[in-house]
Amino acid sequence: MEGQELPYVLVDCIGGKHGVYEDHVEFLEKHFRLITMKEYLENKKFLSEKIRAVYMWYHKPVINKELLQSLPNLKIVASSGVGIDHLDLNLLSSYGVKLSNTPFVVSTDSADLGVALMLASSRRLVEGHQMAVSPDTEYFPADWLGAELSGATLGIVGMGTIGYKVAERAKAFEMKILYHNRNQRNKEEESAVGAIYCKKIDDLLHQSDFVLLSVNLTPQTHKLIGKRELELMKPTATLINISRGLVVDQDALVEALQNKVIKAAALDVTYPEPLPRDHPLLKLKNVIITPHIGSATKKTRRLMMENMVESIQAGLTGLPIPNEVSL
Ligand SMILES: O=C(O)C(=O)CO
Repeated sequence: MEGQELPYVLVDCIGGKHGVYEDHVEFLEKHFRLITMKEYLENKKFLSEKIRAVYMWYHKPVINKELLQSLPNLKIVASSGVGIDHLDLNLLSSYGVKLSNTPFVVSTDSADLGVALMLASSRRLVEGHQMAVSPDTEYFPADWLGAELSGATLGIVGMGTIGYKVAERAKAFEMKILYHNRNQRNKEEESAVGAIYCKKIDDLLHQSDFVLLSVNLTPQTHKLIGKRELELMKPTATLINISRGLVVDQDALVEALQNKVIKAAALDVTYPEPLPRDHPLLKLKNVIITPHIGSATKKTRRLMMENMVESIQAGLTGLPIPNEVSL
């Protein structure tokens, strides 16, 4: 590559709360000439012809018609993570732009987080911590009881790569596992983890002590869990969401939690993110919220970055794109 100009790749920004990690930059700059959004806007005339890829780190920069129109030589958008609900696939396809994501490298960590939320909620870890560090509460009252995972029923809604890894972990916890997929029953995976397929989501909701959501957000899964579905759940059940906030009707969830229609919720995702500080979900004791950290480990974020580099390189040289999303 010596002597050759590196491909120009647009990133939103480097560093800060939402930017490309600073410790990824050295690697990225070996392969690309990174152009931040600020640089692009300051020198649009020259750069718009040059930029051939967008490195979309956690949904930034926003890809809209205006941006696509202004980048005539754009070949590929590499989006971090598995979810692609922040992108308009028809729009990308209408500009002949390819898309990739990083589905496989995020699955282990996301599954770990699902199980962490299930344990934290069932054993009341957050409440327990607050009590243990508080100077003025009575320590370990007699009624401090949680619920055990062993022997409990876990219902996984969406047994894709992440859901399957949750099932593998749940098996080690000696849970009974049910799952529901909208489109596809996978008999091989099902028998590997001893999971029982529920053709109807209602059956799963009805029987589960823990309902874990690991579906993609699509028009079909938008508010998949609403008032009716929450009412089908056991009053002792916990809802765990590691997919997208909008898979759940959040107002219905607040009501269900306030009225003890279900016991608890543990959510890595909400809408919006973060929730406004006065949101009722933040006031409920039977709720645990984490700030969308499914893939947030150092190793996985590094692998995501490396996956994205490979996809951009393939997209720019006409090779098959690893993790290409069909548009
Ligand atoms: O990969 C994704 O889309 C995630 O949201 C991980 O938490």
